[in-house]
Amino acid sequence: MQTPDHEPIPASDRSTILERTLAGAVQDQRTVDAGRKSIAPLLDGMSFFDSVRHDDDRGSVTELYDPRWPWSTEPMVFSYMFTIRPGMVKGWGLHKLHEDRYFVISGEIELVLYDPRPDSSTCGKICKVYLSGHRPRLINIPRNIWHADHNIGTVEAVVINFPTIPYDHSAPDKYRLPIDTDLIPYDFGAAKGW
Ligand SMILES: Cc1cn([C@H]2C[C@H](O)[C@@H](COP(=O)(O)OP(=O)(O)O[C@H]3O[C@H](C)C(=O)[C@H](O)[C@H]3O)O2)c(=O)[nH]c1=O
Repeated sequence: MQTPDHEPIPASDRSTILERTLAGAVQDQRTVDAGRKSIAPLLDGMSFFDSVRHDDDRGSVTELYDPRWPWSTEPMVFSYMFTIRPGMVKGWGLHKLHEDRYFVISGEIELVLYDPRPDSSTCGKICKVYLSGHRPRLINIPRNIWHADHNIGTVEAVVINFPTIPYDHSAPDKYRLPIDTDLIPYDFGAAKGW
């Protein structure tokens, strides 16, 4: 019951407020390691590679991809840019033959992934990662992973992709499901896309 400000709280209640409120509370679990890096699990075969943005009084420089980086073992053979309008979802999509390797240039994306690979330790799991132009880094999306990119920001998101094979215009390596499919346990709510 609410006690009006001017009424003193009885001593018997005062002694138990902390205990009673904490009894209904949930303690945060660990989310970062000793180096302050997120420990949220990715799907089998996924990893990030951080780049560095160099700022000066004229602007900035950020390297996007260097095959010498100790990251992807597959060659850099093709690159293109795609954008996503605010609120829109691009997905669900899956590639059988190639990996995607994204670098978000600007905007904010919630990348949702679903692992249907029978031999994967993360089979059946959903994974979400947040990518933005504020944190320059690469992320790969392994073959046979359903993925959908949701622009959760207020401006058009710009992404550079470095897929592991060039685009085949006659037979695209792309398989699609609608974003509201019952086959993937994830709900984009009112967001629209395909
Ligand atoms: C990828 C590509 C596409 N196209 C043509 C084919 C279509 O007429 C048009 C749109 O292609 P698509 O519908 O495949 O694009 P998105 O659905 O935006 O897919 C992109 O965004 C999602 C989130 C991804 O994960 C894909 O890897 C990425 O390609 O561009 C080309 O001509 N060259 C290309 O390299």
